[in-house]
Amino acid sequence: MIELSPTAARPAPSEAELARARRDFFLRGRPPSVSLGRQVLGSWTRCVQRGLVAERACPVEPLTAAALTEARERAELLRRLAEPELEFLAETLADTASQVILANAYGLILETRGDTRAMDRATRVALLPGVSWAEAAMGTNAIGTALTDNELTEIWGSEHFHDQHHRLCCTAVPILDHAGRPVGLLDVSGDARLPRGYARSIVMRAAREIEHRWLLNAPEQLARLRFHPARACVGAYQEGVLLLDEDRIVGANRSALQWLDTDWSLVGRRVDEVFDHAEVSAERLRTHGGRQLFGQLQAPRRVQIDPPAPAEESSLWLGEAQRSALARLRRAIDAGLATVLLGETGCGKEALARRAHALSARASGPFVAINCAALPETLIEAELFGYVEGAFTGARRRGSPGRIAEADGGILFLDEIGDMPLPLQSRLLRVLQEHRVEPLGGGAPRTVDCVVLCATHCDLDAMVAEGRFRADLLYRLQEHRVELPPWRSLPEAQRRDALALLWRQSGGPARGMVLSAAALECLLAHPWPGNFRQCAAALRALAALADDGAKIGPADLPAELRPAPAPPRVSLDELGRGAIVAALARHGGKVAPAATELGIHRATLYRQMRRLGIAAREPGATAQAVRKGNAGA
Ligand SMILES: Nc1ncnc2c1ncn2[C@@H]1O[C@H](COP(=O)(O)OP(=O)(O)OP(=O)(O)O)[C@@H](O)[C@H]1O
Repeated sequence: MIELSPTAARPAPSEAELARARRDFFLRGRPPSVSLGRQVLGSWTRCVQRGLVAERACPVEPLTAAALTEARERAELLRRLAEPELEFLAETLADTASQVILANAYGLILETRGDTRAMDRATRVALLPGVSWAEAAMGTNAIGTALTDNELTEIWGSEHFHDQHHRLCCTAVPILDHAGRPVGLLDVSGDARLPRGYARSIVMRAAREIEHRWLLNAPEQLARLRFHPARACVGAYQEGVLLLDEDRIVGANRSALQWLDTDWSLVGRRVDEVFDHAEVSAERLRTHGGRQLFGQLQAPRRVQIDPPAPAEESSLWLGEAQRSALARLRRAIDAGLATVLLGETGCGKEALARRAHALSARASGPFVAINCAALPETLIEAELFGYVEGAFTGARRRGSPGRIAEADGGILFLDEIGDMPLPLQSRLLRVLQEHRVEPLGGGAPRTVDCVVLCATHCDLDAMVAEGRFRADLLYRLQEHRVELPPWRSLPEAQRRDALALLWRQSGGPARGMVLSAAALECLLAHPWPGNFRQCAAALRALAALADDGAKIGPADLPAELRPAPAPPRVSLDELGRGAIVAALARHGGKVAPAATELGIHRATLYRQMRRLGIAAREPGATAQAVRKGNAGA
């Protein structure tokens, strides 16, 4: 059963008791002798297990403006539905100098309202939009802990895990969707001297209002059963609401769980498992437990609503080179020019070709991609040119038109064209010249209108010179040529920008993860021979393996991305000794020419030799010095 009404404030431990509890737990490593809230102790334990250290400051690393905009766009519905509550809470709590916060389901602050002038600067900065308060990063705090426990959470003063948050008090309530999953969170944060529980009921009520709107915003194809023990409350925010798909409950709000005395397992059950079926009417309901409720059944609208297109960030990062390649490629497609795309593996040849196709006049036509390296030589011919029934053993009944014919009206993308066997190159050339394909086994030729794009990382000119690629085919395929730069050749600012996009696409930031500056530097320093593909895959793996809200440092990166250990330290004296001894050795122990070579005055060299204990003219001593010098260097 879900607790809706604010629970009575638990007896608050005094500051002295909390200090004792912290000493027990953090210093002595034993359960506190003072009674703490269940959530506080649970969260402290999790934080310690994660390796967080209470006295160590956790740096505040807000998202970049672009990443914050993206996170806000993703939470557009939540922000819209929560707006009135944010304003209401800020106004109601104005006297308490509290900050009202809307966070996403990963603890990332999206919106704030209220006057924070009374707070110290560090706290003000930490409570700004773009900062993640996920428990894994910030330790015990109401936002992160409420999302972990999925319940109302109050964290006061030194109940916070990190010392730096001890001036704060926070009250947070997750905002739940129709199936009980958090879609966001409402929080009120203020000075720890405020009385415990001051914001509890008002925040809880605001969260319920938002959830109520969220539920009523559900697709209109679903029926809504709204009910309450008091007739006057049907339609008000306290009402229970069930979303029904035929006779199945597909959603509920917390009030529904309260009035039906159940939990989220309700979602998925049939209506007659909950109500006496005969009694289900628009007006009156009776639960199997005998509870009488007033109800209102809102029939579904039988209209087909197209789901809104998901707000998807452009998946391609376009630097100057990519942008210009894209523009040229699109024009080439529109002009019907066969184009070769050159570039290392993973630098985006196919991705760019697909984007250019989507922007071209052929966008409504197909984009048929064939990887010439992936097809066995025996199959490539049939795959490309098609075949008639019975053309060869294993041929499909009714034959196949072939991939070239499938590209009619669109684009034929031949990846790894350098791997196309010579005999097939001749056939391909004929198709390109005649715009016709003849299926294997002697079927009727078919006219095909497609633009051919090829991609390769091979040097096709060299292959032609070596006789491995037909020159006439290359001329036909390479009416135009577009080259994409490897990742490592991009200017640092562009690599930084591209990394930021790939990191967002990995899903990490949306789950509240933050890349530390040091980790970012490691990623930037890596040459990524597999280019975008390799970098994107590494970031996806990083995000998949990290906890929500984690702060990712260099130690969390795979070994090959971590900075190499520093070379052993060599003192300046050792370096100097090595250089002097070597110069003396080269000049048979003569100081004057050695000083000239070293670019210092003879007197300076004598002084340094005395200081470093180097003898010059005695041959034995010089040889010894040479050995010593080399060992030192
Ligand atoms: N500019 C880019 N921005 C974001 N992601 C990119 C970019 N370029 C490539 N990628 C991603 O990298 C991966 C590899 O890209 P793509 O297949 O286009 O590379 P390729 O050059 O054709 O590689 P190969 O020669 O190995 O076939 C894809 O997942 C693609 O989405």
